[in-house]
Amino acid sequence: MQTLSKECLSIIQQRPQNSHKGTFGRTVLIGGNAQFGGAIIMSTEACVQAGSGLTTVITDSTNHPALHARMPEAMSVDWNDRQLCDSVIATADVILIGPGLGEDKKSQELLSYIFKSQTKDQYLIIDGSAISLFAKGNEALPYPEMTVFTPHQMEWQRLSGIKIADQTEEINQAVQQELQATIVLKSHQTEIYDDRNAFQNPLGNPGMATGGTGDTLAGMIAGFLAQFPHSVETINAAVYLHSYIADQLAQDNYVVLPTKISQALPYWMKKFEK
Ligand SMILES: NC(=O)C1=CN([C@@H]2O[C@H](COP(=O)(O)OP(=O)(O)OC[C@H]3O[C@@H](n4cnc5c(N)ncnc54)[C@H](O)[C@@H]3O)[C@@H](O)[C@H]2O)[C@@H](O)CC1
Ligand SMILES: Nc1ncnc2c1ncn2[C@@H]1O[C@H](COP(=O)(O)OP(=O)(O)O)[C@@H](O)[C@H]1O
Ligand SMILES: [Mg+2]
Repeated sequence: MQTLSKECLSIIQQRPQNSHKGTFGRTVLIGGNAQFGGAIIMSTEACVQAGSGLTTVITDSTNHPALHARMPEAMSVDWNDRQLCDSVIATADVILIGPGLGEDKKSQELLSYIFKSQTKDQYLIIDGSAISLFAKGNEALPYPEMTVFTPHQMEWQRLSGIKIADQTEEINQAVQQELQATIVLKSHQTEIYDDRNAFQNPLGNPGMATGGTGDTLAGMIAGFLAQFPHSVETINAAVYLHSYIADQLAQDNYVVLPTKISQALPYWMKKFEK
């Protein structure tokens, strides 16, 4: 297992002068039912602040006013408007599904719809409710090598069948080999598994144990993959920076609000740019 260090942030490059919003990727986020609207709003905030060029959110229409008020940079689509969903998804570079999605019939239909829509060049990040739904169903991933799962230990137990107490590197890696997707296994020391390597994040703190911290990480990973190389190094950088910023905030905050991590992203990305 390799321990991540600050060097992993070297993927954050100075932006070219002749760039425009199209240069930094189109990201589509899907989630947020009537109960969990906050989750997709937090993912959106992270994604936009992480630098995704264009961000569109497919969510329950009850969330639209709050989303617009909080993040006018993001566009929103009613998840019942299939025609508009089709056109938005067709142009996406990165798709994130799951934060606050819920696990009812509608949520399951949306996950199946995304599996049918994904093309070979689109990265798909599967988080939160979408992991639990995938674990319950029997659908195959369309493009495993272009898929990232971001489970916490309980979601990983559901997905892999490995009890939390038995989630060792060797056993986790064996399940990764079966799934073929990249796994971001979140805990107080998050681990990342791809088909060749395992990495451990040494940063993070208990102030992060607040609902929404994982929704924020998922949005950051999406925003990073939208603009930086499609590689595990980009995912590592998002995981490391998320905890790095949280550790900065924890120096004088007992609780680290997820939205504060997002708000600090542009500042720290500027500090670390190469
Ligand atoms: N403001 C919001 O709208 C929020 C919505 N959320 C959404 O709620 C849905 C359900 O997700 P939850 O994760 O709450 O529910 P889950 O039922 O999937 O898992 C939560 C439980 O797992 C257990 N657990 C064991 N190890 C853990 C670990 N390392 N990290 C976290 N939990 C661990 C904990 O006891 C915890 O109560 C997701 O779609 C999620 O995105 C949550 O993110 C909370 C905030
Ligand atoms: N004690 C802790 N130390 C370090 N990181 C933590 C701690 N508790 C939670 N985290 C981090 O917070 C995030 C929680 O993710 P998750 O459980 O999916 O939250 P949510 O779904 O509520 O947004 C993960 O990135 C995890 O690594
Ligand atoms: Mg979560």
